[in-house]
Amino acid sequence: MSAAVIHLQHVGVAYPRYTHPRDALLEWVLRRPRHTLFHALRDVSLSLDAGDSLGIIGDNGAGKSTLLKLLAGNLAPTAGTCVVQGRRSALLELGTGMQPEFSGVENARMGLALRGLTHAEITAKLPEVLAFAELGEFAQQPVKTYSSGMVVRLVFAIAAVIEPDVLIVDEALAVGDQYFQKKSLDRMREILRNGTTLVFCSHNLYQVREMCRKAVWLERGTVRLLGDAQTVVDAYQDAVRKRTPVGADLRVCPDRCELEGAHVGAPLLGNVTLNRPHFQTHDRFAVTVQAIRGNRPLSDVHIGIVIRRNDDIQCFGISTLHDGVQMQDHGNGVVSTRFVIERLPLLSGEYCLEVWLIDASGVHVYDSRERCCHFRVQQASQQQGVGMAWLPHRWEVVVESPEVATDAVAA
Ligand SMILES: Nc1ncnc2c1ncn2[C@@H]1O[C@H](COP(=O)(O)OP(=O)(O)OP(=O)(O)O)[C@@H](O)[C@H]1O
Repeated sequence: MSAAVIHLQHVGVAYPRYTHPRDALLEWVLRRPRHTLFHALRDVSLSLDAGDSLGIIGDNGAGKSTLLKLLAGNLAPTAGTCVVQGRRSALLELGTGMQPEFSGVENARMGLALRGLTHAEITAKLPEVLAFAELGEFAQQPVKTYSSGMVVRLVFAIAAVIEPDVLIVDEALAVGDQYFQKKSLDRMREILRNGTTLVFCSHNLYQVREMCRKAVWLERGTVRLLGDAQTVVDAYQDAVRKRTPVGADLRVCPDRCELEGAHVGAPLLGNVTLNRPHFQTHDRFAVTVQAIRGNRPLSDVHIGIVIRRNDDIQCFGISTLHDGVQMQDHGNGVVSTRFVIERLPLLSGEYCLEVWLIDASGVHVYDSRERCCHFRVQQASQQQGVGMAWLPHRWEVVVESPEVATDAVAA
């Protein structure tokens, strides 16, 4: 037997597919096959040790949920072997296994029992589950009255509070609000540190990269790439970008209006252009923004730019107003400005821009363009660190004794 906590060898899962629903019944009555086999997973091999974390990524229909169900023990392989050792706890499709008529407390008891806890363990763990889920008085209400966010709180609390040997988490977390998502991710990190093995599936590639050491990219049921999370996520993003039609490259955001001759009326944004579609960390980054000043004086036309990561995190926002920059008119009512970052500090990821045309008070918005100029940043290597941005830093060798250092901080 392998020492790995999870060990899959040449695993395959094939689902029977019927042309017509009645074929399943006919097959059973006539005892003659009336289905074809659809291979949702083929020849999947991987091993995870205690404390390992694996992200599963891939397109819709790639086989991610099938792999999770297999690991959770909800599905048996039709080929190969799948060994998962220790107590596993899975957070799969939202609300699976919940009894809608039962209260949150009753469902929590049931969920803990189904995960193999004894009566005494359930009694000990129940307050922790309820505290984590933060359902308040709703804990006593039937689950059918819960919002989807409340269901995911309860399901995650049950799955995570018991510190299983293997925790399997599907996309379901995305249903929770930002506060609970952060709390859940923090909890996942905590139990990872305590030696739990995590399998995490998400379309949010940042979460996969942040949470997982390894990742597997599934493509039409087979392993396209298995390796460290950063490499696999980068390769997947590369492939997605390559098959994006050229017309969908939004490096240049098109005009919404004819610039020439548009001298009257409210100011409007024109072209917004990036100097390149892909960047490496520390490349020169430049965005040129055109606008029509319309009937406004130059002093009352300002450009604001926000760089946003594709999980909606705002990385940086600034405006000509903040920086005290005065726009220049080309003489035809068109103004343009270039926003330049000489050494782009962003780390690997997909980003886009928001561009705002604002007045001198910064309150009135003449025009805006959201989610435009999509671009990608790739860092040269993992040595550049993880996260969103490369921050200037240095390491200093500390020669004082710890007491001296503590005193210095206290002082
Ligand atoms: N019970 C089933 N019977 C027949 N085919 C199935 C069954 N369940 C899944 N499939 C098929 O297996 C393939 C893989 O499905 P799966 O749900 O694992 O994909 P996924 O990667 O999780 O997709 P998504 O990102 O859309 O959730 C799909 O083509 C799906 O149609």
